[in-house]
Amino acid sequence: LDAGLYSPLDPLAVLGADSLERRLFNSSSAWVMEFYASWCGHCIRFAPTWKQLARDIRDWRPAVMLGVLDCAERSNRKICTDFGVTGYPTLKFFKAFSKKPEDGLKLRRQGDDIKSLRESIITSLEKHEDMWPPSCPPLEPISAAELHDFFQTNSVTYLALIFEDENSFLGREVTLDMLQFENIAIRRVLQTNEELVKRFNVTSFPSGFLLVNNGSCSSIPVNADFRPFYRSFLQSLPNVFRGNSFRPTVPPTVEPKSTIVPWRVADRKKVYMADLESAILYTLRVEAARFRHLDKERLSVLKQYVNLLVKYFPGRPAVMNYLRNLDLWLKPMTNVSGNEWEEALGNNPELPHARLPENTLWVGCQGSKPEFRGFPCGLWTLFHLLTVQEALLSPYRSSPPEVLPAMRGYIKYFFGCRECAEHFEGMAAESMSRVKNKDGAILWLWSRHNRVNYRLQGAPSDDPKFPKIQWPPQDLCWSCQIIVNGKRMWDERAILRFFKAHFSRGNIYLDFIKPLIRRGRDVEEKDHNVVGKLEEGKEEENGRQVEEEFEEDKKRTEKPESGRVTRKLERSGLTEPHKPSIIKMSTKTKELEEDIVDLDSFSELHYKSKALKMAGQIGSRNRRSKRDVGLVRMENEGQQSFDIDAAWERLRHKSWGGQHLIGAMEEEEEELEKENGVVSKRNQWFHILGVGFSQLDISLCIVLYFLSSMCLLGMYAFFRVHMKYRKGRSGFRVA
Ligand SMILES: Cc1cc2nc3c(=O)[nH]c(=O)nc-3n(C[C@H](O)[C@H](O)[C@H](O)COP(=O)(O)OP(=O)(O)OC[C@H]3O[C@@H](n4cnc5c(N)ncnc54)[C@H](O)[C@@H]3O)c2cc1C
Repeated sequence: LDAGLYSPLDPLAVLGADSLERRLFNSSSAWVMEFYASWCGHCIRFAPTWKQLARDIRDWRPAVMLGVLDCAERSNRKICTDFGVTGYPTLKFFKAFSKKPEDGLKLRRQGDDIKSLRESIITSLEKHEDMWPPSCPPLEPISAAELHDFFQTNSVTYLALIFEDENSFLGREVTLDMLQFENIAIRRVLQTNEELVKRFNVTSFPSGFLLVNNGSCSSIPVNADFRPFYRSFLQSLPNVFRGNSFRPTVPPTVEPKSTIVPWRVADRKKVYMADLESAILYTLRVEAARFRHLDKERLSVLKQYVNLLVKYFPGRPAVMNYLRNLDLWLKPMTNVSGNEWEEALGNNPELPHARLPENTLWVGCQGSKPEFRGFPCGLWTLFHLLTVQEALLSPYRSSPPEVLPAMRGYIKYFFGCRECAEHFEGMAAESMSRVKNKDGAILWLWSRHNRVNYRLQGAPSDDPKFPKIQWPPQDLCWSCQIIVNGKRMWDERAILRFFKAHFSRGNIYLDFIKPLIRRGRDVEEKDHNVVGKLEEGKEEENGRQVEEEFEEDKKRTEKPESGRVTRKLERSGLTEPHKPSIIKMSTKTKELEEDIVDLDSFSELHYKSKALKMAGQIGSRNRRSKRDVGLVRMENEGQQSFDIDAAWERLRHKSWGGQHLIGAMEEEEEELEKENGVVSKRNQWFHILGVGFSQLDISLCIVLYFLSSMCLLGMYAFFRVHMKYRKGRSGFRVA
C-alpha cells in the first residue's frame, strides 16, 4: 500500500498538493511543515522523530500545527517546486496568516532530537512580533505590574509562575502544553526580574509557584527542570479540565492516496532498462525540475550530465533521440528558467521518435515497500553502468574519467537527499582526485558504494527484503573474493571483469517496459502505480512491440528527423541493447560474424516475449533464457563472461559502424582472446560445426541421432526374431 512515510493515525496533517495552500495560507495557526521524499534514507530515519514530536506537542494545537508533504508523490512535485523545496527533508515554519510559499522560513535547529526541534518552534513562534497569533498564549515573561492585576483582567482560577533563567524553555513549553486546558494560565518569570524573585523568595531556578484567585499562593513541588512533572501536576488541579476550544475546523489529516503496486519478479543477475530509464526520468523531470532557475555551476553540471548520457547510456533509440535533443538544446543556454526546463523536458508530439517514458517503473530496484529502494537504487545502477560504458567505449582508456566528476557534480547540486549528498561529497573530496583512469573510476565507485552499504546496514532505510551487503556477493561472482593468508579479500581484476560483464549492454533487460512508439503514434502509457494485476497477454504484446520498436526506430535514426533540433547521430550504433542481431544482419554479414553470443541474444528476444507473459507469476529461475544460461556460465567460469560481452560488442560495432570505437574494442578483444583462449577455441569449433548452432542445439541433434539409431536397431532385431519364429513354426508343421 503506497501511503508515504506517515499515516492518518499520526497526530499531524498529511497534506497534498490539493490541501497544502488551503490549510497553510491565512491560517490563524502557525504551521511547521516537513517536505520529504519517501525514498530518501534520511527522511526514513527522520520520520520516527517527526512522529514523536507530533505526539509530544499535540497539545500545542491550534497554536502550532504540524504537517508533512511527500514530494516524491507525482501529484505533489509541482507544489514542492513552488515552495522552493530543493532537498529532503526540508523543515519550514509558516507564521500564522502566511500568504505565499516564500513566507515559509527554514526551521533552524541544532540537531534532530525532539527537544531541539521544540525549542526551534518556540523561537520561530516568538518571531510573530507584529501580529501575535490569536490561538497562541503569551510566551513573554510576566512583569510585576502585569502580575499585580492579573486576576482582575483574566477570568481563570489559577496562575502558575515558572521562575527560570533567560535561556530556559521550560516556562514556554509548559505554557503551550496547557493551551487546551481551561481555568489556568502559565507565565514565566525571568531570573533577572529581581523584584519578583525577591517577593517570592526564589533561590533556585527553575522553581514554580501556584497562585489562586482567592489570594493563596503555594510552591509547586517540582524542583527539577522536568516538563512532564509540571504538566501532570497542573493538569490534575481541581477545576482544570481539557476545554472544547480546540476543535479543528477541518479534519487534522488528509487520507493519502493508496495504491497497490504490482510485484515485478526481478533477477539480481540482470540490469533492467526500466530502472535505468526511471532514474534518468527522475533526475531530469523531478530533481533538476525543482529549481526555479538553472544557471552558473548548476547549469554546467546539468549540461555535463546530459552530455554524459548521450555519450555513454546504451538506451532505446527513442530515449537516445530525446537525450540528444535535450543536449543540443542545453548547450548554448546560459540561464534556464524552471518553465523553460519543464517545456524542454516534455515529450514533443512533433518529434514522435524522441521520447522518455512518462512514469517511473522500478524492477530490479523495486522495494518491498514504496519508501524503500526506487530512485537512489536506480541512480547508483545508472552511474555504475556509465562508468563501465565509459571504460568500454572510450578510445583513450588511460585518460582521466569523465563520469565520476560529472556524477560528483550531479550529487552535489541535484541529489535531493542532502545528507546523502554531503556524505558522498566527503568521500569524493577525500580521494576522487586520485582516480587516474576509467578502470580506476569503476573501482572507486564500487568501493565507495560498498562503504555506503556498510554504513547503512540495518538502518531504517534498509529494505529488510534486500539487506545491504558487500557487493558483489559470491553467488554473483565467486572469483571476486579470494582468500589471502586466511583473510577474505577482493580481487580487483576479477571485480573489473565482473563489472564489465554485469553492466554491459548484453546484460540490460527490457522486461516490463512499454514501447515508446507504436506505428507512428504515441503510446498511451498506463500509470504503473495503478492498482491491478498485469493483464494477461498484454505483456507479451508489449514485449513484441518493444522489440519492433528497436527495429523501426533504428531505421529512422539513420535518417535525421527534421524538427526543433537536428540530431547528431554521432553514436547511432550505441543504442541497441539486446538487439536481435541475426534478424537484422544481411546474410553476408551473418556468415562472417555469426557467433554463439548472437544466437543467445536472438533466442533470448524470442523467449523473452513469451517469458514476459509469465512475468509476475513465475519466478525468474523458471524463465531463464539461453542468455541467462550464458550468464550463469559466466558467473561460474569467471573469465568467460568477459568473452560473451566482448563478442556482443564486437558484433554490434562491426555491423553498425562507430569508427571511433575500433581502437578500444580491438584492444579489449585482444585482451580477451589472451585471457579466454579456451572459450575462443570452443567458439571456433562451433563455427566449424555449422552456421551458429548453440551448444543446446548440438546436444539435441546428438540425442536424436542416438535415439533414431536405437530405434532402427530395435526394429531390425524384432524382424529377425519374428522371421526365425515363422520359419521354425512352418518347419515343425511340415515335419
Ligand atoms: C550517491 C549516493 C549516496 C547515498 N548516501 C546515502 C546516505 O548517506 N544515507 C542513506 O541513508 N542513504 C544514502 N543513499 C541511498 C542508499 O545508498 C541506497 O541507494 C538506498 O538505501 C537503496 O538501497 P538498495 O537496497 O536499493 O541498494 P543500493 O545501495 O541503492 O544499490 C542498488 C543496486 O546496486 C547494486 N550494488 C550494491 N552495491 C554495489 C556496489 N558496491 N557496486 C556496484 N553495485 C552495487 C545492487 O544490485 C543493488 O541492488 C545514497 C545514494 C546515492 C546514490
